[in-house]
Amino acid sequence: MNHWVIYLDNNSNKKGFIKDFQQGRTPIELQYFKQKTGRLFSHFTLEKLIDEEDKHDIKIISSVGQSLKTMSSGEQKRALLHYLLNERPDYIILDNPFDNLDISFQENLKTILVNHSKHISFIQLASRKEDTLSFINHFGSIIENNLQVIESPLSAEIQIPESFTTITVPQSGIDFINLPNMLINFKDVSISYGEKKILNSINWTVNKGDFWQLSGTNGSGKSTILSMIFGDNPKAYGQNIHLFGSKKGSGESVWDIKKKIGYYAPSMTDKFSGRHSIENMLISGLNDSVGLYVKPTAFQQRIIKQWLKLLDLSDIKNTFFNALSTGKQRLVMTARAMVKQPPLLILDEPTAGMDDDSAALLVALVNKFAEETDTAIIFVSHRKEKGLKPKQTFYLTPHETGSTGSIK
Ligand SMILES: Nc1ncnc2c1ncn2[C@@H]1O[C@H](COP(=O)(O)OP(=O)(O)OP(=O)(O)O)[C@@H](O)[C@H]1O
Repeated sequence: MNHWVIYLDNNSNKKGFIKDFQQGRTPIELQYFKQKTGRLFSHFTLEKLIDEEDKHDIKIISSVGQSLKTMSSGEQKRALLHYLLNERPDYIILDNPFDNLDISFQENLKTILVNHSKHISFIQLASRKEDTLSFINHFGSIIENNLQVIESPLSAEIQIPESFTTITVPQSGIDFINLPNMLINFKDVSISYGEKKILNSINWTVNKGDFWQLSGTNGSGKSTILSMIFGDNPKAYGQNIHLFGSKKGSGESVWDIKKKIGYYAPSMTDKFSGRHSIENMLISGLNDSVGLYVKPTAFQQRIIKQWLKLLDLSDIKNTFFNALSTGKQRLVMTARAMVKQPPLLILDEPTAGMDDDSAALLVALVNKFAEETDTAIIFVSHRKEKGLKPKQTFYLTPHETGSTGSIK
């Protein structure tokens, strides 16, 4: 069987490659797949299926009768994989298959793929070189729009710009006053969806300046916890949750809470589809706006100038955000969540889908921010992110009676 890994970097036109492939414009090196039936294991396929489930009010791929939309991201991937394997195609394109998966399912997925590699071909699109599947026998990479065949697997070489060591994190000029030391406190928090128990008696405190990694297997409740802090998950009301000194549901507005939090999850990038320059994107982080509605003060402009230097982006500060590579977009969005030095910074799987170099850069930025500021950080990631230096990990372990939390 022919199995390919195709490495992507942040300038690779992945969407174009997939589209061409699906429409029969197969690169010459991959003619083997031309007359064969293929399927795509990707978040694009998931989005389509979620849309169809919604439109027709049916459950297409779930074996447990739960709609795809309400499944956790890992559960969605498992369901999709089983659905596609059952269709018995000649080949499956695996678009960064390990993103969003917990470590035990990553191992599980590797075994499933090895077993099926005897009768199905796989084309693995990989942003992380360490993800290369063991049975791969052909190697390539997409440089912008072109496929290049290479001899053997690539390994990552990472360079962090000098500005990360020479420039300190700029002040924000914003004072968050009257904040207690204890920013977040969950006391005996238990959550269910109908019969399904999600969280069981969670006790967790986040203090000023803490650096937490929030971990746990797929579906263990990480997003549920975040939605009770940052979102307006109605399940949070009636629970013993204190945010920035006030009990959740005691009259504070969602906005009051949100302005004390810098938040970034990759899905947010879609909100910024307009034409905003990098510089304006960063300034908008100081004003909590999507676009730039208020003329920035001279002080704000100075702060952002420093940030641009730190990020090594001064030369391209007027470039439109949506023209940037995925890696640079993520870096800008992460910095945007940091610029006001909020009391709390939440990064929800920020490195999913990034190539090795950009992920290392983002991790270095987060470590630097943790060291030089008083902001408390919650970093959610399935990967043991190389080089990330959280001080503590809050780990969710699932049980029939709901996930319990432990500190590691
Ligand atoms: N509206 C809902 N109805 C039913 N079940 C739900 C709903 N929302 C979430 N769940 C379930 O709650 C559980 C926890 O989901 P959550 O998204 O918090 O997990 P997670 O730890 O973030 O997972 P992942 O790492 O896969 O993203 C999952 O089993 C999910 O299916």
